Amino acid sequence: MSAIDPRTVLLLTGIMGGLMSLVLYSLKRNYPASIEGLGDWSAALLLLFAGGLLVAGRGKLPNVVSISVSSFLLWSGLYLAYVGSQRFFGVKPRIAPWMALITGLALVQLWFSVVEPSYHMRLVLTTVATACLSGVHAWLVFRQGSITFSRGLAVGVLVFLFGAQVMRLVTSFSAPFPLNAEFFDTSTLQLTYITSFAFSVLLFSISAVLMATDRLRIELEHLANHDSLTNALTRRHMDDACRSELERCRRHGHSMALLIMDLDHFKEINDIYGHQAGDQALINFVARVNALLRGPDQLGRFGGEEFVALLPETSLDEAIAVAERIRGACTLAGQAPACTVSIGVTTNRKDNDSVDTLLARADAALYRAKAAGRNRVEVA
Ligand SMILES: Nc1nc2c(ncn2[C@@H]2O[C@H](COP(=O)(O)OP(=O)(O)OP(=O)(O)O)[C@@H](O)[C@H]2O)c(=O)[nH]1
Repeated sequence: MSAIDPRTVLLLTGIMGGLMSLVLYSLKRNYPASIEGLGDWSAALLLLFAGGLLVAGRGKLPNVVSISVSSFLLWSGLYLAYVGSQRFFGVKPRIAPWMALITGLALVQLWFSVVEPSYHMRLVLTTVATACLSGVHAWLVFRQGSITFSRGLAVGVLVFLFGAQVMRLVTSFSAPFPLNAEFFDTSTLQLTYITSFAFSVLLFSISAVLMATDRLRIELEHLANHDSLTNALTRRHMDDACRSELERCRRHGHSMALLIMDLDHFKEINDIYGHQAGDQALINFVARVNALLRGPDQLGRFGGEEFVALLPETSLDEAIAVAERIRGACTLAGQAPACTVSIGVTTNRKDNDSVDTLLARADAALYRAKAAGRNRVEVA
């Protein structure tokens, strides 16, 4: 006998799940539409809450409602939580076959509660369905790249739920039920089973909120660090990157290079082809340069048609070669409007070189390239 009433556990965790559903719904309303799945997660918790309430009404409600309808709601809730994760991770859900399967299982459940009552068969169905739904869900979240705390929590909770169902299934065969066994049998095993389900749902909803918050942070960081037109890095990000790279190079006695690049006669491109074509030329330029840079190099947009490339661990000769490659790629570019580029190159030389000194030197070299007729690389 246990002092804890399983109905109380279901009711309390259900109420908390309902509140978490409200939290997820408010996130859906306030977060950017690019963060998908929040509405499904919120609705899933409501279904699970409703299903839990019907289960708690076992004995007081007709069996069809407290057993079959409740199972349908609980499985649909678990499935909708999976759909939420699919949408969140950009996977297209296939709702029709899954809902057909869940409806079929609920009908079999109905058979074993009304036509041929068998608590054991119903338990087998419930544990198998819940284990499958939590298993595929855990696998989906697990295979989305490197594990963060929020995703780790989601995977952990889903694997735990899967394990609890398998354990319950196995123990249901190894320790046969007395004929009059019922769901709210207050054995420790049954209480553990109900509690593990209820708390898994609650913890999953917390992990969903954390995953959405993580995603929002990543999107905001991306917005703060990337130029919205060209997707090059922003000046703010480049300033920080140059400063920390210079510091690192100074400590290790390495060389780093800065390239300042400015598209030639860009005003004419706008005037002749229009502003949209000018925008496209900027986008093409960034794509072309990024394709020529190495992994650790960074490209930022400093102003209208002025860009800076930071090349760590790069000597002056190597930097000139990179700059020439960029200039050559722009000159040869097939897409209209054609547009050449002038580039100023510099590297850190003295210990007291600051980022501002390097930028000023590269800018002076760029000025010389412009003055010497453009479509040139100059060094300072
Ligand atoms: N389409 C487009 N044009 C931009 C953008 N930002 C700046 N510009 C234009 O870029 C042009 C820069 O002109 P200038 O500074 O005179 O330089 P330039 O015509 O490239 O001449 P040089 O640099 O001396 O070769 C201006 O006409 C700006 O309006 C942008 O985001 N999109």
